[in-house]
Amino acid sequence: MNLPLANRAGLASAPRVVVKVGSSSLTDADGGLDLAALRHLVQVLAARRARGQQVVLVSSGAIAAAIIPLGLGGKPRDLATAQAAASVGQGLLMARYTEAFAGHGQRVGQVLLTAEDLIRRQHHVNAQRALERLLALGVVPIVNENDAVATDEIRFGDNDRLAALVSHLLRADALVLLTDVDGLYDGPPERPGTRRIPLVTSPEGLAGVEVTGRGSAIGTGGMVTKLDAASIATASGIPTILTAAGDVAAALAGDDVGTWFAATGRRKSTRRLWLAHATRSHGRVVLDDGAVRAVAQDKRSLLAAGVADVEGEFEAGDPVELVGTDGQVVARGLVAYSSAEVRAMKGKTSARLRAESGQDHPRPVVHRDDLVEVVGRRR
Ligand SMILES: Nc1ncnc2c1ncn2[C@@H]1O[C@H](COP(=O)(O)OP(=O)(O)O)[C@@H](O)[C@H]1O
Ligand SMILES: N[C@@H](CCC(=O)OP(=O)(O)O)C(=O)O
Repeated sequence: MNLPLANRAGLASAPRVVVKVGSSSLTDADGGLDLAALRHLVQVLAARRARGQQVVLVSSGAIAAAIIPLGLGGKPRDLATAQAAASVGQGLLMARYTEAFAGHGQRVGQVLLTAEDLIRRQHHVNAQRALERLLALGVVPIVNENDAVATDEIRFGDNDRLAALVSHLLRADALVLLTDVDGLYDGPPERPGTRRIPLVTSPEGLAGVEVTGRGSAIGTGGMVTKLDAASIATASGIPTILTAAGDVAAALAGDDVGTWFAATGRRKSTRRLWLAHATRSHGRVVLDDGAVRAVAQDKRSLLAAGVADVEGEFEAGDPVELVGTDGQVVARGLVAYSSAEVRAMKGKTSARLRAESGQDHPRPVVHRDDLVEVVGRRR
């Protein structure tokens, strides 16, 4: 595998980049689609594509695109209206992209993903295959969350983390996050005296930086989800640049715009990265102190004997949080049993479970291979 790009200069010739554009960069003052902004972005990406470099576009804006056509008067607050708006707006958005890329002789392909598609192994292999084939065919894949079917429990809601996971899935050389501010500032950018941070080389570099989760009127997640995305990507070896959509050409040319987040870690297994970041958990399994040590320090599987309590309802295979009796999250894992089964098993030794179930080797509640430490989550 190629080494991560050492600095921005490498961006100009990077073979594969994932570019994410936020709703705030695609809407005008009236809340409608800003066609000039969309066409400018397409022109820059199409030129890159024409030079033989691969581009995956993760575009928000489906919900925003439907606000005026559906007479909604603003961003919908309830899930059902957001789903309906996304359904209408996604078609409108894709029509604009198809038209704009066609003006440069290029084709696009729509890929709608749910968090579920990225956490289940079979699904993410499918997504990866489809995206790779689109790229091999010279198509520009345009990715969005499948908002029309995503539920509140299992959805990203913002496209920043989705883009980070897609860049990992495709082993991109860089992730480019385009928004309505020209970089990360050391405080809310509207506050006088705050300054752009051009370079972040480690998570410690963010100490003292004040970010809010409040986005623009139309965006979701604000700077918090962008920093989450940068931390997911950089921790798995993918440098990230955060800049204004209007500066996309300069950013892709490697100029000193925006904030460059250097790669900090090495590539992780896709499945474990998904597990740590792809979705919210369906419930919690409370561990006694011995089980916390076994899981966190000794890196062992979680056995029923160490389960003190079960919170929420889940099915076998769902992602759950493993917490200590103090409520601290220890790890996240895919649970092998339903919540009802874990309740029935809790506190029982393996010998007792063997006797009760008649099985020689009852499965652990969460197998070691299905466990990850939770890092970099702010919410
Ligand atoms: N420290 C910070 N540096 C830069 N922007 C910040 C910071 N804290 C909060 N923000 C806000 O984050 C917003 C971008 O988030 P959002 O509206 O969700 O964008 P998008 O639609 O592109 O995803 C900016 O408009 C800015 O006001
Ligand atoms: N998937 C949603 C995007 C949600 C959203 O607003 O994201 P973002 O603007 O990137 O913070 C849409 O297309 O409307």
